[in-house]
Amino acid sequence: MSGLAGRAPTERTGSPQGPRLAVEGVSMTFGSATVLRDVAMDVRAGEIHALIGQNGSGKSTLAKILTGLYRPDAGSRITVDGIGLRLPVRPDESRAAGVAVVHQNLGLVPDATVLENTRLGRFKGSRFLRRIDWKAEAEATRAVFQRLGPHRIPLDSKVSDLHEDEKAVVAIARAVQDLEDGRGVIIFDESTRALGRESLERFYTLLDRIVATGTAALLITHRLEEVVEAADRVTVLRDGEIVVAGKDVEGMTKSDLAHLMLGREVEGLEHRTAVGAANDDVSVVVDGLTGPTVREFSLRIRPGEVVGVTGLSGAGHEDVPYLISGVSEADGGTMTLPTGPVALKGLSPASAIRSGIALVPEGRESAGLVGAMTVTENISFPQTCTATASGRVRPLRSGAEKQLAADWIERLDVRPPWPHAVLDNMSGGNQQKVLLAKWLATDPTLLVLHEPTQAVDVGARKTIVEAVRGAAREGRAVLVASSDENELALLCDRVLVFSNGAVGRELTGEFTPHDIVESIYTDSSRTKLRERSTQGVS
Ligand SMILES: Nc1ncnc2c1ncn2[C@@H]1O[C@H](COP(=O)(O)OP(=O)(O)OP(=O)(O)O)[C@@H](O)[C@H]1O
Repeated sequence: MSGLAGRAPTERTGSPQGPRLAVEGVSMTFGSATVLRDVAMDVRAGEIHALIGQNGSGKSTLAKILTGLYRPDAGSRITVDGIGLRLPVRPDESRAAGVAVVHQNLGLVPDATVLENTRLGRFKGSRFLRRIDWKAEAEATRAVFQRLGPHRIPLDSKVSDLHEDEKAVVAIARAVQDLEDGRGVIIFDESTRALGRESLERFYTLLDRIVATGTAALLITHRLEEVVEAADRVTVLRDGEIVVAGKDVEGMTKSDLAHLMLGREVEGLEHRTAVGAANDDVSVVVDGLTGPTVREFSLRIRPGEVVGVTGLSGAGHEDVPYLISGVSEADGGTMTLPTGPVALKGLSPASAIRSGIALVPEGRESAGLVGAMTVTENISFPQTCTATASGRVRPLRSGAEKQLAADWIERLDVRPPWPHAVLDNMSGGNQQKVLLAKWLATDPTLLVLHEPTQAVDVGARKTIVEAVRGAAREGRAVLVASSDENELALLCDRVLVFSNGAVGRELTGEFTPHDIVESIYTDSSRTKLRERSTQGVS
């Protein structure tokens, strides 16, 4: 399959009345903290407009105001296709006006089916019996999925059984179904973060199709390469204020964008120094790991070594973290740690933790953290629940808990640095630091991470990469499953590339992100996800 062609020059439907979305004088105050100050921006007909900013700069807050989750301060104004919305935004009114949103955590109901999730809130009763007409609902759902291009997601699958990228497709389908071609704006609040490479290609194709009709897209993202490749204009938020509004992306580089976001140069991360070949110690041995998508996977990790696993989505690498930490059931295989051998079939998460394995999973909102608990409670959670050999629960003393949280807040530069801050009220990047702190604090022998820098800004990414490297320098074995070639190149001493459930290639020594992508695709022509459109915005 060849790479995506650039967006074909399309006739953009002009908007004689002005922008699709205009935001003016929007401010938002929580208690005494003003997190958005006098924000003004516009999104034009037929453009892909990127909104970027550091973690905590206020991007999600703006998205939540646009969908009515938050009430902005008095004086704020929002118009869609020239029509002012009443504030706070009523979700049904904003939907009717043409605002569609795909939220960061996708907002799906895990136990409901794909069809139920897509049609939620839109079910229609049959004319006579007033019962849901499932046949009509299925037809409506199939029609939406067809608009998104070829997908093989069964409508009766439970969402919890889907891969992360399939979940994203369901959330996008749910949002776009009400969008009339050539009207309104679709807002993607970090919704591409869980998409694998092929899904990203489909996503960009879909986006091109949507904006070609004249509908606008607002892409809230941390992926600066996505801005360079996909966006027409960019708006930058810093500490709740707009520092750049609607600048043309043409000719800009990732480092130009990073500079605008942070207001300073980002210090480059130093290159990793591969663990010396003379070091023959082995910390972790995995033998013959087999699971639903993984075949006879064997691996040796030396103390201090960071090994990456990657591949196309569905290749098996993304299941390895869960199979070796007892979260998913393995069909067979053993793992040998300094404490002794562990059978992987039947391994429970609790015994994996006791054996010194810590898993930092993907999807922090649903899998790794408790949003209603504080930073301290989240960090100390695995330790407050430890049981002694005799089965007695040993509570962590409150002084020790406070100290533990204070240490990790400082080490990982968690902002705001408040032990009692509730996780749900923190930005995504800082939640990710808390998730990493929670598992590093267990002092693991083997640290396993899945997409550890997903949806975090360049500054937080640096902190996280340094913390993981620091963990390796302390002698831990580290395994990283990732679809982000930049992250893998920064973190790993070697990278194993999966194909059809087994390792097809191994990269060692010096390698670049380009080498990783090339190995995944074999075909070197597909290294760029999407050529940026050269078409200006009318
Ligand atoms: N309900 C709330 N109560 C108090 N503070 C909040 C609440 N929601 C957000 N904040 C604060 O508002 C600021 C902006 O957060 P927001 O989530 O909008 O940032 P963001 O730019 O989307 O970050 P990220 O990229 O990490 O998701 C943060 O300091 C956050 O702690």
